[in-house]
Amino acid sequence: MAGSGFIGEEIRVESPDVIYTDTEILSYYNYHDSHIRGNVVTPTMERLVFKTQRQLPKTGLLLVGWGGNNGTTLTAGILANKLNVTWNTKEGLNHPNYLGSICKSVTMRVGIDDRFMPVYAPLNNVVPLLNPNDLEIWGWDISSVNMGDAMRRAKVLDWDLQRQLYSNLKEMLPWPSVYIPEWIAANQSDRADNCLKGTKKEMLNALRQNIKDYKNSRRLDKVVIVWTANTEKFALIKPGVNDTADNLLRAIENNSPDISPSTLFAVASILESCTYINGSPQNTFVPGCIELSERYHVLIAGDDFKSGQTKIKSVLSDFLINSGLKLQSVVSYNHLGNNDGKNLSAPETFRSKEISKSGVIDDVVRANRLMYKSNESPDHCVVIKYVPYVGDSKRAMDEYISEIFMGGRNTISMHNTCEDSLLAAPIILDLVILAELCTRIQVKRDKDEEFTKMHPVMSLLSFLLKSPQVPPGSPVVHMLFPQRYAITLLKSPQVPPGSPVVHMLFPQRYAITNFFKALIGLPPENFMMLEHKVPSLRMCKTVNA
Ligand SMILES: NC(=O)c1ccc[n+]([C@@H]2O[C@H](COP(=O)([O-])OP(=O)(O)OC[C@H]3O[C@@H](n4cnc5c(N)ncnc54)[C@H](O)[C@@H]3O)[C@@H](O)[C@H]2O)c1
Ligand SMILES: O=P([O-])([O-])O[C@@H]1[C@@H](O)[C@H](O)[C@@H](O)[C@H](O)[C@@H]1O
Repeated sequence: MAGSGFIGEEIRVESPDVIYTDTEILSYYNYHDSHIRGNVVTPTMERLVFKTQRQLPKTGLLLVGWGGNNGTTLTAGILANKLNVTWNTKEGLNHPNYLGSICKSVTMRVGIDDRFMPVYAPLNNVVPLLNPNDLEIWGWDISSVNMGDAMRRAKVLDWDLQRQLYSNLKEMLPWPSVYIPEWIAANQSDRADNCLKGTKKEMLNALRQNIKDYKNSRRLDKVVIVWTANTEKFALIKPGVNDTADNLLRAIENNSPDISPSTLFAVASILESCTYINGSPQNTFVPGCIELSERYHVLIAGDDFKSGQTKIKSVLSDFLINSGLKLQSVVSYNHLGNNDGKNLSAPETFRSKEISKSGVIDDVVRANRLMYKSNESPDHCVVIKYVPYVGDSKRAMDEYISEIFMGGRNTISMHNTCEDSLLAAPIILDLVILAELCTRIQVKRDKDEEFTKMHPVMSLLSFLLKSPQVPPGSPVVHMLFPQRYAITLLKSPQVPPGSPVVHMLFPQRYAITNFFKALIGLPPENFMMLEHKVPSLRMCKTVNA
């Protein structure tokens, strides 16, 4: 509708720099930045070509930890949307939705209309994105409970909704999985009745067979695998064991005790050319695993979904420090009563989460040498307590203290009831949708002959993941980590070698929407709105020839 400020259908860019064919979108994009040497700043421009496949593949989603709170909530939520199941609560009739998903519930500014007013569009009208309703979902769990009873066990969704979905879900039985007790809390053993037997090599082959059979039986073009199983302890990085791809494969052949279940799943995914996303904070992607992903050019993403308390922290710390208020103390406490909280009540698994939740302020502090000396950072404390009574309804309490003008202090305290799985499920969806998009994109410099795929460790996902940036004094296992790969859409962002890890939420979000604009040849969001600041611009504004 003209002048509505919203585009409700697929965007079509008219430009000599954007070519639409039946199968792909070609976009010639001028990538501008500045190069710094000393105090000399030189603007740079690289002409790139993006090629995006338009056809949406038939995609499967395999969840490790399928029977957990996140896995069952995501599966039930997609089914409710697919079947358009409505349900009653004391507030009245509820309809299924995808709130919390940026791919399904967020718009982005595309440009301005004839009145110089902003116009917005849903992300899936900018470039073709998977429809979650079309995902074929299955998975593994060490618990044999069917998805209907697992949904009941999770106690996340309203009863009237559970009641209507139960008959479909109870037919879904998780495949047996890799259970090695020492990698997660001992208190998880009481649910481990669905476990593979044999050596690590035999279990690897079983996982690969599961993937192959599922792909063939559902006639899938692609499969994305997400670890939403319990948080593991950190794996030690051991030269000759998991420091290179060949050593990692050999260690599996030798049934090494140093290879975690999550790394075994990652290796199986990579060898079956399936994107693998680690939704938990442990260092699944040991250097050998990352090298394997590069060798086979399979996308990997990790670590640790960024769902509630940490997401707020990444916004607040950015707001405070980038307002010139010197953040000096951050205390993040939360208690929760779900099985995740039960697993995190063990010191080693908690340590994985503590590091992941602690790293989110590192980059915003490091970026400000005016207020913080090179070795200076705010006090930062993370506390998680297991309180069964609150279930999945995590209670987060945070306090931020900043130094302000002339010796003043500012204290922000907040209470945040995060329904952990209702916040995490749409984030898993976004990770899958964006990761699948990345597999359809190729890029080259205009002057190069050949297109290449995106780097296997994609930092595009930064908005949805926590940051495991290892704070000083963290386990040496991280310190030895030769290259930080932080896909920063999780708490623990992984970026390609030598890339900076961005935790600040808004730069991360605009990394996504500016990337979408680049795929269709549109300039990045610059927020300048000069048409409203430079009157002469309103006279001579012309479409970019
Ligand atoms: N808001 C959130 O819920 C949130 C945010 C960030 C990260 N996470 C992480 O996501 C993961 C899942 O969270 P959840 O609330 O669903 O936990 P959950 O305990 O309810 O589910 C985990 C499931 O994994 C299964 N499992 C454990 N080890 C397994 C293995 N080796 N193979 C297959 N299945 C295995 C368990 O039986 C359980 O069903 C946790 O690691 C959690 O830290 C959750
Ligand atoms: O809300 P958030 O900070 O993104 O992260 C959450 C933690 O607060 C919670 O303690 C933990 O159990 C969840 O797995 C998740 O990691």
